[in-house]
Amino acid sequence: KLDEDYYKQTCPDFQKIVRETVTLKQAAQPATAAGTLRLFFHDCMVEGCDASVFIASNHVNKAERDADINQSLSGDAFEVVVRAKTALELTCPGIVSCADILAEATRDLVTMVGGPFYPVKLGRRDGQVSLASKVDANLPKTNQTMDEIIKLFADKGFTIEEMVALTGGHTIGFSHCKEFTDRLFHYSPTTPTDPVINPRFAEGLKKTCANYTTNPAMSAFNDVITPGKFDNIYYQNLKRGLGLLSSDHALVKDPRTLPLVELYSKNQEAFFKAFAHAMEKLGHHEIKTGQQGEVRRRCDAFNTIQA
Ligand code: HEM
Ligand SMILES: [Ca+2]
Ligand SMILES: [Ca+2]
Repeated sequence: KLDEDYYKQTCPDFQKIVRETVTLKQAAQPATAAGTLRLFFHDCMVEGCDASVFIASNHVNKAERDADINQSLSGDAFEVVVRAKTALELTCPGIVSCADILAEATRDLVTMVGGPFYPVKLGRRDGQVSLASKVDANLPKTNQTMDEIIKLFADKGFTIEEMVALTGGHTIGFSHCKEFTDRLFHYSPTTPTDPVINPRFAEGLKKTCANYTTNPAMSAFNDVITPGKFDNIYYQNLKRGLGLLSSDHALVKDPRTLPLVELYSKNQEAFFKAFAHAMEKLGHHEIKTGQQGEVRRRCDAFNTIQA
């Protein structure tokens, strides 16, 4: 039901306005690309790609944004979408959904930092439900087993191959220390540091995170070698003990995912192809079209106040 030319008549400058907005933002704030990719993932996994993650909480509704796991979503990512929405409301008011803006902006940003281009079809409608209580069960966590992670994705129709390719999103961006300090300081009673972590990498991370309880903003790059570039180095790192999160390293421990890590680490083209395909699929996950949902006037609020 989606169509690349969905706004051709009603908002012909849609693609241009989004591209200009994200180009300016990414130049000023290079963390925007990674933040936006994660924001898109967190939106699509909960109620589908419907901008439910943008809704602000109010006295009657604790919205997705305020779920624990979403506290670390990037302010720059929310901002770039809101900026594009503001520009679009001036040019073609009431036409373009926040869900479409996020999908288009994510693709543009991924491409801008070196990742593959893939078509983004349009016509998503914005959702009318956003509940913090729905978030946790729908997103993977670093301490989950590979069985649990595979099941979470499988329940949404994603194969192991697609899961491994999508997680290649960790080729850019960063994680806060609290997401991986168990591996550094509390691995087991006798062995404080996970022995699979490259020792020099572990030492560096321990220094970075030495004061993480007093300074919770401390963080490390997900891909220590090329943190700002979308490439296949993430998979090469995993094989050398340079995976940051326990869930990253788990991809080389499991016989179901290891062959894919091997493939993507050797063949960037294979990774890009798989990632592009999986991102298109993620972007179509449980979307609302036609008369479903609405086109929000502003991304952080439903058009009518919910009782
Ligand atoms: C396999 C399961 C996954 C787990 C357990 C996981 C977990 C995490 C965690 C804990 C962080 C750090 C958040 C922070 O401290 O600020 C993170 C960051 C990130 N994740 Fe994932 N993630 C997974 C899959 C994905 C997928 C499928 C994508 C995209 C398609 C993705 C994209 C990102 C990006 C881009 C960042 C960096 C965000 C930034 O720099 O602002 N992740 N992830
Ligand atoms: Ca959503
Ligand atoms: Ca990289």
